[in-house]
Amino acid sequence: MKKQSNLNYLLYLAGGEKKKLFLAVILSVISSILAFAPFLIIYKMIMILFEGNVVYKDIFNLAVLAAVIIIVRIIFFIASGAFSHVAAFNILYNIRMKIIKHMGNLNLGFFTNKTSGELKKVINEDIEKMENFLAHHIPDISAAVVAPFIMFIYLLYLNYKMALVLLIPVVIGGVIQSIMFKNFEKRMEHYFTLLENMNSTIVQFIQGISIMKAFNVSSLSFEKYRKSIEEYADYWKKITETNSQSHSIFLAIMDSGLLFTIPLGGYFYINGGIGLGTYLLFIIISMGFLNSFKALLELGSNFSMIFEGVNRIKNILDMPKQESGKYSLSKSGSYDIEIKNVSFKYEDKNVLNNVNTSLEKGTINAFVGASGAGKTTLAQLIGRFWDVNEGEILINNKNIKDISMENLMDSVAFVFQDIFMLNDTIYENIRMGNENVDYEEVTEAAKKAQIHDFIMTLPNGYETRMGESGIKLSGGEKQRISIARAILKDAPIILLDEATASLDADNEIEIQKSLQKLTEGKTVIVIAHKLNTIVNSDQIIVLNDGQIEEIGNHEKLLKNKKRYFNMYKEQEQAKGWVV
Ligand SMILES: Nc1ncnc2c1ncn2[C@@H]1O[C@H](COP(=O)(O)OP(=O)(O)OP(=O)(O)O)[C@@H](O)[C@H]1O
Repeated sequence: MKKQSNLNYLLYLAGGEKKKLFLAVILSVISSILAFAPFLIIYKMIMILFEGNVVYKDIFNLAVLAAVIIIVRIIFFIASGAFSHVAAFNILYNIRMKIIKHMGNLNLGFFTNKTSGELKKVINEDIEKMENFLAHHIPDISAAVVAPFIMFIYLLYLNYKMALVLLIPVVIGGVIQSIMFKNFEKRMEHYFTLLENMNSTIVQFIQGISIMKAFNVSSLSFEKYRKSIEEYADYWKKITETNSQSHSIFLAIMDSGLLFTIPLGGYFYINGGIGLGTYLLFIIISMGFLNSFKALLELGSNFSMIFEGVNRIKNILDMPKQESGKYSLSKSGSYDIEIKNVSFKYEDKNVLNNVNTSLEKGTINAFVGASGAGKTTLAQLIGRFWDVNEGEILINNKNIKDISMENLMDSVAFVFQDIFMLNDTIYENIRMGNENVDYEEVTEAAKKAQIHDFIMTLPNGYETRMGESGIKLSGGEKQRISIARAILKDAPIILLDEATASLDADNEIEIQKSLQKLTEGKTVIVIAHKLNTIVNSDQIIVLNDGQIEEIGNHEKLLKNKKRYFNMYKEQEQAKGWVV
């Protein structure tokens, strides 16, 4: 049932390329029907020889006919392969494009959840595996089913008893195959989970290797990496061991056609049930008849792997698109934000419960609270990284779900800690693909972000390349580049994740200055970790366990003598520590 629906889904993904696949199937079926023709011609020759009245021209003509059929069969076979390969190539390309396009419409949060190892596996490996299936298996399977079937009908007509004898290995082989592949899908599911786990552990291991070394925990992480590989290898060994014995038995049985046709055919011949010619024909046929069945049943193991991959592709493509509204906020002015009865959970985990607050236009609002209180989540909901489960978020009285995603993204600038840098020049890294800005505007933004002077000290200035092949920047420098990006974007709402890492005093001052420029006149949300940086905020929202516990400015919250007061006191005390 599942296989069937996955196959249908794959054919649905094939779209217009189905026609080429269909043609490939037809050509392949004809080619494999023609494969039986030489056997029938040999039969005919034997019959002529047995009749005793041999006309050599007839034998010669039959030999020529056999040669022509073999050549035609080869041509059909090649043509089938050509069509199926072209179709497979196009289908793979289309599926990759479809996934990438679909990912562009998913919640931004999807990408914070999915590990890059998992995505890489689907886009590269799962889709690649389909190439073999589409280019080879589909034509092969069709040929393996249709050609023997047609041949079998002819053989039934010739002699139904002997035709049924041919089926004995198929029945035995089929039973063995079904025992062998009992629970196979479940086993493959587990196998793929282990493979995924190994992939993401490898990616994590490589990405985090420097940090792990610095903390001297590389052996610990290596242990995790080793364990995931071992688990994968052990399971694969187990699957192979379980299957290999029954697989060998299966192959031996499928090759044992003669074991049944010779004695049973001999018995029928002696008892006058069949002529010598028919007896010999069935002996010849039984040597090749089951080859295609063998291929068909052997393909069973590949099916599960391929359909498992199709299932994962389906899971991604089935993820609901984030519906974009149509409304556009006006470009000018600052925006009010209202968070109304908002509740949110990640799958089963409740993170925010009935949160209510207003962020007035042009004000600085700090979200504070213990780690895990829900500060980042609440800020991300405003940028529609996720959609609220209950309640609504309004910008200038418009539900953000009604605002077009493009307009919303234009209206919000994010300055997060995890700064993504393009493998490109500093200029392009600040401009971030915005064709409407010129060099002057970029330098202006860099000046406001207090990074211009530094850029000018580089040999190629704004044309200096960044990323893997280029210059490496410090954390503070990267942060100022990302602030320059946000300044250039000039969005009326700024979501700012305050740096948790300690910066040196110079960098800290520079960043504070650049932030002042960035936030002037904007509605700002700061996810705050260091309270001394937000004492001047217009509003401080203290979150605890997904709920708002206190709201007010610094002075008011100190007077409250509750959570904020305690947090502040603790941080002030910590400042006095001498390491
Ligand atoms: N993508 C996610 N999927 C599932 N759970 C998540 C996800 N992101 C965060 N959480 C969980 O939601 C809760 C709130 O996380 P959130 O990052 O919003 O807290 P925070 O107050 O910003 O914490 P911190 O100060 O440590 O960044 C945490 O328990 C966290 O484990």
